[in-house]
Amino acid sequence: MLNVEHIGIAVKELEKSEKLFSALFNVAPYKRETVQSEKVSTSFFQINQTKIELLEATSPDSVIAGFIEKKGEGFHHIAFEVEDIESEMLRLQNEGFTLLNNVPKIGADNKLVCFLHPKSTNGILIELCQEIR
Ligand SMILES: CC[C@@H](C(=O)O)C(=O)SCCNC(=O)CCNC(=O)[C@H](O)C(C)(C)COP(=O)(O)OP(=O)(O)OC[C@H]1O[C@@H](n2cnc3c(N)ncnc32)[C@H](O)[C@@H]1OP(=O)(O)O
Ligand SMILES: [Co+2]
Repeated sequence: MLNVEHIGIAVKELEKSEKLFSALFNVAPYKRETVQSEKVSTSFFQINQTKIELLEATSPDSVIAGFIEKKGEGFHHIAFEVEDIESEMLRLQNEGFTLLNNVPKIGADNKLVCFLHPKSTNGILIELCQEIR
């Protein structure tokens, strides 16, 4: 695994939270993207080396809607950059971690992604990301 690629934050209203985080970071979001397969709309901030992904549900059956209903808005996942997602998925599976998808999915910001179940990672939802080259 390489660097932290982004930190995901679940929000109820993207526009409202964009304003809040713009004021907090003193920088505007650089990108908005909807990922239909994940039923989310995202907004990205770059603060020096740190990338923050805000996630709003686009449907009541989105995992983000379920998460907010149970836990409220806030920290949702941490994403790590990997060089080769398929070999990293295989390595982590062999280490006993539970993958939530067996083949890489298309994520936001030009990435292939895979999630690890939080029950296998001390309660933290982990995302692996590989840049699509
Ligand atoms: C925009 C694309 C992409 C990117 O490019 O960056 C994204 O980031 S998409 C982000 C949204 N998509 C995902 O999160 C996909 C992976 N997640 C899942 O598949 C599900 O969220 C889940 C982790 C399998 C949980 O779903 P489900 O089992 O249906 O929900 P439950 O509420 O029943 O949860 C079971 C269990 O897990 C705990 N949980 C759920 N979410 C999280 C979380 N984010 N962090 C930590 N723990 C989480 C939940 O509390 C339950 O625990 P117990 O109550 O103890 O059973
Ligand atoms: Co993410």
